[in-house]
Amino acid sequence: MTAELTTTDPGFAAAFAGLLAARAAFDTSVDPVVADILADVRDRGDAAVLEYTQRFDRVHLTTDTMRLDDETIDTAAGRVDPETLAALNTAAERITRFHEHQKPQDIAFTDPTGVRLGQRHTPVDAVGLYVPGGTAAYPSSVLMNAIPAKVAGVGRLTMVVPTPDGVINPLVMAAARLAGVDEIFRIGGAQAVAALAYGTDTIAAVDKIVGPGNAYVASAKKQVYGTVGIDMIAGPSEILVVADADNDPAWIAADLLSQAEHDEAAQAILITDDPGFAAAVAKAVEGHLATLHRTAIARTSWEHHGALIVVEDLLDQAPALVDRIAPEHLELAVADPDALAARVRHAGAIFLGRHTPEAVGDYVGGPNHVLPTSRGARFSSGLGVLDFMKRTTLLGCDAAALATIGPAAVRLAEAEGLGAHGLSVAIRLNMPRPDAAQPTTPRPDAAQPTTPRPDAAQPTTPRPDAAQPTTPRSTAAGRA
Ligand SMILES: NC(=O)c1ccc[n+]([C@@H]2O[C@H](COP(=O)([O-])OP(=O)(O)OC[C@H]3O[C@@H](n4cnc5c(N)ncnc54)[C@H](O)[C@@H]3O)[C@@H](O)[C@H]2O)c1
Ligand SMILES: N[C@H](CO)Cc1c[nH]c[nH+]1
Ligand SMILES: [Zn+2]
Repeated sequence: MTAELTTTDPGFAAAFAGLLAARAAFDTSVDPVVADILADVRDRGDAAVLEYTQRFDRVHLTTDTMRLDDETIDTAAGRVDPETLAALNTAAERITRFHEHQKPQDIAFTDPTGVRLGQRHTPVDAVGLYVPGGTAAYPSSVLMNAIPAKVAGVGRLTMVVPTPDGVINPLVMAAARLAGVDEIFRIGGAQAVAALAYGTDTIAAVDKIVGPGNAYVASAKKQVYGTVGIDMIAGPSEILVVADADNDPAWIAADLLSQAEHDEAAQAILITDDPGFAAAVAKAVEGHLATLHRTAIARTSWEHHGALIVVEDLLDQAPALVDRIAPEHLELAVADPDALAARVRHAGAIFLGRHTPEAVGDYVGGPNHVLPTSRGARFSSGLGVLDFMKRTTLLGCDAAALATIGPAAVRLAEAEGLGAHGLSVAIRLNMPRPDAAQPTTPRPDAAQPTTPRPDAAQPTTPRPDAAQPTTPRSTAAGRA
C-alpha cells in the first residue's frame, strides 16, 4: 500500500524515519549477489560476462559478437524515422549547449610572496558509459552520458548497453553515432560494470564508469569504486513533487508515474498541504494506471515505495522534509516555486513551476538527467563536464619565494617529526639541518651517525644559488 503520512499525526516523525530507512535497506539488498558477479568476471573475464549475458538478457553472444560492428550500428541507426531523428537532434543540441557552459576555468596567479600557483583541468583518458536497457531503451541516456564526456575532451568513450533477447534499439545506435561514442558492447548489469572496471581479453579497462542503471548497476558501480572512478550512484529513479491544491490532480499524478514507470524499485512521493488534493491525486494515479502500457512496473513502484505526505504549510515545512529525502528530482508545482527552491538544499535537479514537468528535463531541457539517487544528492551532483575532468594543482617557488615560505614548512616538518621533509626545504635555504637540532638528547631508537653525511648542508659554504632566508637575492625581482 502507498504510504500516507500527515505531519499533525503524533506518529509522523517515526513514520517518516521509517520511510527513509526502508529505502536505505532496499538499496543495499542486492550487494551480495553483485559482489559474486564482480568477483567472477574479475577471475574468468569474457567467459563470465558471456554467461551472465545469456542468463539475464537471454542473448547468446561470443567474444566476436559482444562488440557491435560499424555495419550493425549504422544499419540499425538508419531505421530511425526522420521526425524522431529531429527530436534527437534537438535534444543533443540543447544538452551540448548547456554542458558547454559547465567548462571550468583554469587558475594561474602569483601570490604576494612570489609563489606561482595554479590549477589546470585535464580530461580522463577512457570512460565507460553505462546505458540502461533492461526493461526500456534509453537513447536519451546515451546523449546525457556521452555529450559531457565529449565536451570535456575524453579520449575513448566505451558504451555498454544490454540488448535483452537480442533486440538492438535503433535510436540508441543513432544517439551513439550522433554523440561520437567510439565503441559499443551489447552487455549490461553488474557484469558489464565489472568488465569495464577490470578489463577482459575483449574489453579494455576504462578509468571511470558513469551512467544510470537499476539496483544491480548502482551496486556494481559502488563496489568497483577505487579500481576505477565513478560519477555517483544513479540508481532507480525518484521523484518528489511538492504541489498545492491549485494544480490539476491528473497532471501531478502523471508526473509521479513518469518516474514510477522506470522500475519497480523507483520511488514517487507527493508532499501537499491539502488532504483532499492528496486523495484526488491518488485517485488520478489509479485512472492513469489503467491506461499506461508499463502499468505493472509503475503500480508496483507506487504501491511499494510511493508516499503521500500532508503538511500544514508548504513553504515552512516542505523544505526540511525535502532535504531529508534528498530526491533525485524535485518538482515544485506551486505559485512561487523560486521561493521554495531557495529554501531547499539537497536535490539532484529542481523543476520550477506547474509547467515544468520533470519529464521535459529527461529529454530536452539541457541539464543532465543522470542524477544521484538514494539520498546521494546530500553529497553528490548530477553528471556534468567536471565528472570527466581531473584537477591538477601547480606550485612554483624561486629561491626568494622559497626563502619566504620555506622556514614555516621546516618548522611544521619538525613538529611532525619528519626529518627528510624538513631537510629537503632547509637544504635549499642553507638552514641548519632540522633533524640534527637535538644532538645531546637523541631519541633512544635513533641511529647514531659516526661520520657526517657527505650530502649534509655546510652552513659555512653555501651553494652559490642557495636562497638567503633573511636577505632575499636581488634576482627575486625578476621572477615570473
Ligand atoms: N538516476 C538516474 O539518473 C537514472 C537515469 C535513467 C534511468 N535510471 C534507472 O535506470 C534503470 C534502468 O533499469 P533496467 O532494468 O531497465 O536496465 P539496466 O540496464 O539498468 O539493467 C539491466 C541489467 O540488470 C541485470 N539484472 C536484472 N535482473 C538481475 C538479477 N536478478 N540478478 C542480477 N542481475 C540482474 C541484468 O544484467 C540486465 O542486463 C531504472 O532503475 C531507471 O530508473 C536512472
Ligand atoms: N528519469 C530518468 C532519470 O531518473 C531519465 C530518463 C530517461 N528517459 C526517461 N527518463
Ligand atoms: Zn524518466
